[in-house]
Amino acid sequence: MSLEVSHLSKFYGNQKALDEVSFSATPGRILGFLGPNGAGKSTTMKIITGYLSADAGQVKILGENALENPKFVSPKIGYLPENNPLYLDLYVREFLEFSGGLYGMRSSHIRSRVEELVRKTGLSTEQHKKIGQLSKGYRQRVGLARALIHDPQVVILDEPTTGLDPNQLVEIRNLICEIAKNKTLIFSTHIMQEVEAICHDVVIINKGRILAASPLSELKAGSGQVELILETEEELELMWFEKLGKVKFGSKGNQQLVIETADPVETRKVLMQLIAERGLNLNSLNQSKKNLETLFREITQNL
Ligand SMILES: Nc1ncnc2c1ncn2[C@@H]1O[C@H](COP(=O)(O)OP(=O)(O)OP(=O)(O)O)[C@@H](O)[C@H]1O
Repeated sequence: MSLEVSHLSKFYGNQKALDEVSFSATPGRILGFLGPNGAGKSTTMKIITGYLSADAGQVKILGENALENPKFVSPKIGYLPENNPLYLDLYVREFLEFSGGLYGMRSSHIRSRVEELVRKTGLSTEQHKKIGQLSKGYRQRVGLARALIHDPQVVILDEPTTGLDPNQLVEIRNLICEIAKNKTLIFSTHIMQEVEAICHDVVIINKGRILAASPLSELKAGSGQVELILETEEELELMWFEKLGKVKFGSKGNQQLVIETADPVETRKVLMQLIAERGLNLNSLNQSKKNLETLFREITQNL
């Protein structure tokens, strides 16, 4: 483990923002840190990166106690905060060179690293502009390049893809995958498809408590539920399907019904009988594992 968070607690006044938060992250595996607004994601990330103190608990980075030894740990961490603070009056390259200087890197090393990151983060066309002249997506890339300038082993990105257009989203996701090949990478996001697309591990936090921490595949398999998605020519009524017994109805459109079941074979059989009895015209009946979005809602809303 290159990052271990144990029993972290944090109060803001009387409010307990983090309550015994524990999880760990491994090099080469991307960890998606998920939670509704106000769940405690940024607070956790700020404590890991040393921007905020904890009231209790421990953070170990590369085996070192991060909360007690910030000088050892800070060069090992790259952090993109949620609001991506940048110096708008500086030119892109100037800012990145300045950031490298803060880590005590040699000038020749800084120059080659800036060159490499400008290319990797897709900043080539914008590199001679002032940061204040850049669009949000390009500012986000500058923030990412800044977080990576000193080649840290642990990378913490707080909502790195917020506000990006669909093309930029794909590029930044690809970049995250590339960075993570030989680093420990955690990022927070509200986009579930993003997590399904690129994460190996998932941590779900709500109201300051960890509700799930596991490989994504285990989380999805562990629910034991599958969805049957029924589509017909006719408008559907829920009461027609009462005979299905122990199932849960998910979303319902006019001609579509999502049925959650632990026994898809039996449910499918009864469903086909009901369709035949009613003389409904079946457009499709598909089966899928529950997606992360459904699981996330269930876990965080305690459904
Ligand atoms: N500086 C602060 N002072 C007081 N309360 C704070 C402060 N920062 C955060 N909080 C509170 O702590 C809780 C957790 O906030 P945090 O920013 O960590 O959540 P988050 O999961 O990052 O949310 P979001 O997804 O909306 O960014 C919230 O209730 C928030 O209002």
